[in-house]
Amino acid sequence: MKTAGALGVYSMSVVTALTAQNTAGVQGIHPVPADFVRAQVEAVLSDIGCDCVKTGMLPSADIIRAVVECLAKRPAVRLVVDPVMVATSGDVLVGGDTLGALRELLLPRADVITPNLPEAKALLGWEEDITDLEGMKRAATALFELGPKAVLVKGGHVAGGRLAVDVLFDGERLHELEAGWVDTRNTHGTGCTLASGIAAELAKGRPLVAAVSAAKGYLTEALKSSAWLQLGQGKHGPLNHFYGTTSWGTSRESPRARFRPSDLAVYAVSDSRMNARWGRSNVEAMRAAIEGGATILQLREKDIGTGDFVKEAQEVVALAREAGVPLVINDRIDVALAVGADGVHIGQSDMPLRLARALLGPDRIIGISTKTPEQARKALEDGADYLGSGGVFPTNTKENNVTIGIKGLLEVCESTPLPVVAIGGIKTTNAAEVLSAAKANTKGPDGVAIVSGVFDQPDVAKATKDLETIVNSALSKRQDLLTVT
Ligand SMILES: Cc1ncc(COP(=O)(O)OP(=O)(O)O)c(N)n1
Ligand SMILES: Cc1ncsc1CCOP(=O)(O)O
Ligand SMILES: [Mg+2]
Repeated sequence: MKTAGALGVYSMSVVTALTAQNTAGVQGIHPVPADFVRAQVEAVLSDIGCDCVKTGMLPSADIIRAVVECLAKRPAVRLVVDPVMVATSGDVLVGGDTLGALRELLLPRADVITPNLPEAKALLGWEEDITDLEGMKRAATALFELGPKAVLVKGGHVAGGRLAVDVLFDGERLHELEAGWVDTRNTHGTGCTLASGIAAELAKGRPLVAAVSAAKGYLTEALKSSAWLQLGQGKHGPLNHFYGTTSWGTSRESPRARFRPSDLAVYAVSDSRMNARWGRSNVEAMRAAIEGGATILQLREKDIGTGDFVKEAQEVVALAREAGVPLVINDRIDVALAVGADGVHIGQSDMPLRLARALLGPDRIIGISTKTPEQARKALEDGADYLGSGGVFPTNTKENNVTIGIKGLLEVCESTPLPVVAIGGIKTTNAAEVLSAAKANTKGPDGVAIVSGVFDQPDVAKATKDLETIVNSALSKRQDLLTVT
């Protein structure tokens, strides 16, 4: 029902069994009497009616017969059968007569069935496991002979590598439906979610192949958005079905929900050595950067004790809150948590993003340094909110930093839907060049992150203001270009 709701479809339920279950497994199943299943089906179909039915666990032959009888009177109602009968452990959950009723009565009525590999094997009565794509194709065509209009064999990791492949046979063609593999422990309910997504899309009138493809796309995004969830003691946690409506499971007023690409326009990254050279504290310098129009701040401290870092960060958080400017902490998740900063910026060799997300939860902003499209792809998969890409030009501020140039920056921008901020050697003299380098109608950086151009200056507020003027002019010109073009 969550899936249908997330896909904009009204749904009703018929309970076929009460289960005691959690992320650790199924502790008990209490089947509902078949006559009561029939009564529930008639209650909803005779009143509101429906465009498509999706069946999940049908624990007895009598219940299967009841469902089939009710649907026999409604030939126009589409039917998706998710033959839930094999536990994650591989144990077949249903007895022989139920399997027989499923095979002989329900499958021939189905528009599409969606077995996973163990379920396909059990329905076919095969001895051998299905372990590869060829096996999946054979199973799909063999299951088609049992009467469904189409068969989707869900392959999971069978293709290995970075792909999750399912095989759909529609009676004429074998379709291989691929999606990027999502590394996550939170896979509880993926089968039911996919089948429900197909039913919702069929109910909306989509043709079968498009419905399956759309449902698969929805499931992949739900898996991605749930990857950081740490819910339950079991091996597999739940999905976040409503990722598209509550900005990835974040609370609406959270820093992450508020975060916009435009926040990256004038990104001031502090440096206490530079500020010390000019006789000012980081706190004073950050206050001046805010006054000069910085749209986001980063407190970047490399040579400081944790206690002093926390104290300084507490003062800067207070300033940033008052000004309504997001503040992220460089590298240190612990400090960000300790002071309630809006998020962190991490590099490729800092705390892995997934762990940072698990520690920070869904409401904080996480930016990550990226030099290549591959790093950008991984960042998206791991739940980053923005990318810091560079060094665009050579810089003395970060030792041994590899310069990627404007070309490298644009390759990263083009490779990702995430907002990108350019960093490295950026000054008032070249900021406009960086922001207007992207060709018309292609994705360029959303802003510039600057250290020495702001903080190794006699007047931080003026330096920031000068930058802000240049950045706003460059970004507005690009906006015009996009609009006109
Ligand atoms: C906005 C932004 N982009 C990149 C960096 C570099 O971060 P990182 O790779 O972690 O290197 P250090 O800053 O830790 O030296 C950044 N800090 N901010
Ligand atoms: C932190 C960081 N990451 C890539 S370059 C850089 C330093 C940028 O400093 P500056 O703006 O002074 O060149
Ligand atoms: Mg770092």
